[in-house]
Amino acid sequence: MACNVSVVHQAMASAVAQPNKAPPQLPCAHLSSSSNSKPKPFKLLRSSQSSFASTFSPSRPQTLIPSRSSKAPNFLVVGCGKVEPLRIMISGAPASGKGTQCQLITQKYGLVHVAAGDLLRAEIASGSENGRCAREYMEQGKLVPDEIVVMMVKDRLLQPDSQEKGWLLDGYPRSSSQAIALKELGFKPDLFILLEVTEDILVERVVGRRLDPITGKIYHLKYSPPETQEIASRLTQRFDDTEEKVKLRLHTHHQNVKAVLSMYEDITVKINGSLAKEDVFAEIDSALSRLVEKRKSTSESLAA
Ligand SMILES: Nc1ncnc2c1ncn2[C@@H]1O[C@H](COP(=O)(O)OP(=O)(O)O)[C@@H](O)[C@H]1O
Repeated sequence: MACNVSVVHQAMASAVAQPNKAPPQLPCAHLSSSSNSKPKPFKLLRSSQSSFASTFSPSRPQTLIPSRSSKAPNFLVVGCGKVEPLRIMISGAPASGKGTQCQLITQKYGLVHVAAGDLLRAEIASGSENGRCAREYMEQGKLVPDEIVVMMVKDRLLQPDSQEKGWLLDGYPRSSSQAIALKELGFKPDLFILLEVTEDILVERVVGRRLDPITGKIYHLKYSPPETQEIASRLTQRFDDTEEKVKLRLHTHHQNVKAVLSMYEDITVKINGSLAKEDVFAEIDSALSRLVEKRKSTSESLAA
């Protein structure tokens, strides 16, 4: 049964729907998966463009101050009395360690973690029509159509906490059309982190990955086993964390990553994600510290 198109945000549906390009085997056939279609420029309704544009002004004089809203040392740039926190993107293949690194980054830098996959899983759990559509694509390791994902991410980035503390965007954009959409919405990242891990390691990590639904902690049956039998008995596995499905997800990732990278070349930092998590974080931390320092010296020279 096909999904009801009326549940998809009207602005998005009219902007990007490409019904003829949808893969015929997918039940949500009126929507197009970005992994299967040529990226198209993303058009927005004028009203959302102008209301959003009014909240962002990238070229103001800026001054660096420590954040007061969090204990974390996420230095913020202030211009004309307006606070501008860090905006970071992190990308990598399935199980490249994004989730673990995101926890460490948010702990230290106080950013809001916005994970496209988590937003989609929450939508599925809510039982909505969009969630049902999304699951069909996720089951096949394909990208969920932009009509669903872009608005979801946009809405989360516009929440007051993301605006105030800054954000760490995880798993988005995964195609050039998603990157273009984000740009047209006025979101401009400061840094694009790419975690690189070899394929054999990725598959092993995915197949052994388990989640504790109570604490949210992620375990690996071999490398990071649960501490007690009680925890072990309640661990769950993501429905797309099987060997068969991870190979499909990896294929999708490889198909799209180059196009996305090409849009962020000037702000990309590539990190070897095969290392121990502490070593991976040390590299990310040093890139973030450099960014903070660079902003600091820019603001000092502006103030001088
Ligand atoms: N930006 C996105 N655009 C489209 N689909 C997405 C996006 N992010 C996540 N998904 C869907 O959700 C699935 C799970 O994503 P995620 O939780 O980030 O795990 P992983 O990176 O390990 O695949 C993806 O395989 C894809 O189907």
